[in-house]
Amino acid sequence: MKPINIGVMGVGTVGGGTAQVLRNNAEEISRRAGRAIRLFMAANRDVERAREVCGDDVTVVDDAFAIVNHPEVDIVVELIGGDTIAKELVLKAIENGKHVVTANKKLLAVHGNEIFARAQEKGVMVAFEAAVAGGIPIIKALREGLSANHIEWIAGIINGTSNFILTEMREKGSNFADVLAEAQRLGYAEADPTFDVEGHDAGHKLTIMASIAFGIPMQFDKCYLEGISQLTAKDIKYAEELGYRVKLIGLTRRTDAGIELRVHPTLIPEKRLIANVNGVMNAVLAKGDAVGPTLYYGAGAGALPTASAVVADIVDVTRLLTSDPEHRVPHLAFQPDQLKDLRILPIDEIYSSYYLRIGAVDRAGVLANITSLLAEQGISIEAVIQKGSVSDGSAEVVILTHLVQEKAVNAAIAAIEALDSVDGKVVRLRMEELNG
Ligand SMILES: NC(=O)c1ccc[n+]([C@@H]2O[C@H](COP(=O)([O-])OP(=O)(O)OC[C@H]3O[C@@H](n4cnc5c(N)ncnc54)[C@H](O)[C@@H]3O)[C@@H](O)[C@H]2O)c1
Ligand SMILES: N[C@@H](CCO)C(=O)O
Ligand code: NA
Repeated sequence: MKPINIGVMGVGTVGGGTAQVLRNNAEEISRRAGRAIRLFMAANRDVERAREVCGDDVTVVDDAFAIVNHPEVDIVVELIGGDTIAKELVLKAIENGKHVVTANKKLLAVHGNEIFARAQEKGVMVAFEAAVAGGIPIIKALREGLSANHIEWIAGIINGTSNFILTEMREKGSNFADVLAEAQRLGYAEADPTFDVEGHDAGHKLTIMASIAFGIPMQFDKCYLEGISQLTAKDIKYAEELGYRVKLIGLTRRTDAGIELRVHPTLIPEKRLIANVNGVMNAVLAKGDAVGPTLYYGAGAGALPTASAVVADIVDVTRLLTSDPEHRVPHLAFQPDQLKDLRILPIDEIYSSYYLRIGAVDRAGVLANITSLLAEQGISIEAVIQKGSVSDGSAEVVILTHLVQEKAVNAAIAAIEALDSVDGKVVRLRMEELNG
């Protein structure tokens, strides 16, 4: 049987890893796929570099449109990134009737509704396992493994770069900028690493998972994003003293009022498995009504782990090439005409527990004032500790609240900050039990 011809667009970290995995495991891969899969063409800005990586038997070009327009390319693999040229290439490939594999979460979170609609019209597959949680087969798990369930919520550590930074800062006391540079050197970070540290990348991945879990269109523009760049070592330390780890969590949850879709630093009880996921490792907790909580763990970034997911998609697409489009797993798990436009909740409507750190000046009755302002908003307190000493003016009060709506906490914070006896801004971090 004729081999399947792969055209890889973008031979950087993931493209290079993909070439390597296709080459190293060629025999096993074709035994699984039922026919030989070969890297036929590659496009890269740096053609020489791509030639070194791909070998002499691969046609290397600098214009990726040569791949999407090539009659002998069966599967187009988009590993360029971003949503400009990558979008044009993917849409052109679909128009040309080619199947697409991509690792590009931004492209799908922002333009996925359009891309999947076009793919549906053309009867082609767009596979994207590498786009979420790198090498962890989370798309397959959510889309197929949990298809019996009413999925209640998903919470994940889904940005390897941020988790690597938080881990190195915590374990080695390293400096934020140094660890970020190391994550870039290791190929974990996005082309613009603010996407990693400000929560955008996690938001892209969360948007995709929410869509698959709940049968809703992609709505990245409604995802709440807060990254780790403003986190202080002090709050990480205080959280630890209270028995919590701080992680950048992407959380999506069904409620009667709508869908929560939010990314932010989060205090998690240290005894949870997910609180102990460190370095570039990712983990996703998914709670289904029938199965209960399930946990998926593995490398969230890096050349070979991500290539593992890219090549698995290539195998899947190869196996399904001759199947009728209506017999394939729907792109977003639900049949395309069954997606529901459920409301995404604005952040001030979500319910959470909170960690508050308040700088207090040396004055009697400060704590009483603070707790009465919290009580006025109906906020009950789980724990209060005082850090530092009032006499040297460095006192801080750390309060953990019970579950409350975010708008009530914000109102209480505004009132607390207005007190004469309170210094500066109140630090507010969300807390989640994540115990299923
Ligand atoms: N690095 C990871 O660990 C990882 C993990 C999962 C998903 N991803 C995603 O995979 C994609 C690629 O990421 P990466 O880390 O490999 O990026 P990268 O910057 O290492 O590689 C991108 C490659 O594309 C090439 N390129 C750029 N514009 C091009 C064009 N117009 N034509 C041809 N080639 C072009 C660049 O020269 C570069 O070699 C992104 O969407 C990223 O979000 C990356
Ligand atoms: N920059 C991403 C790559 C994997 O999607 C991360 O750090 O998780
Ligand atoms: Na994955």
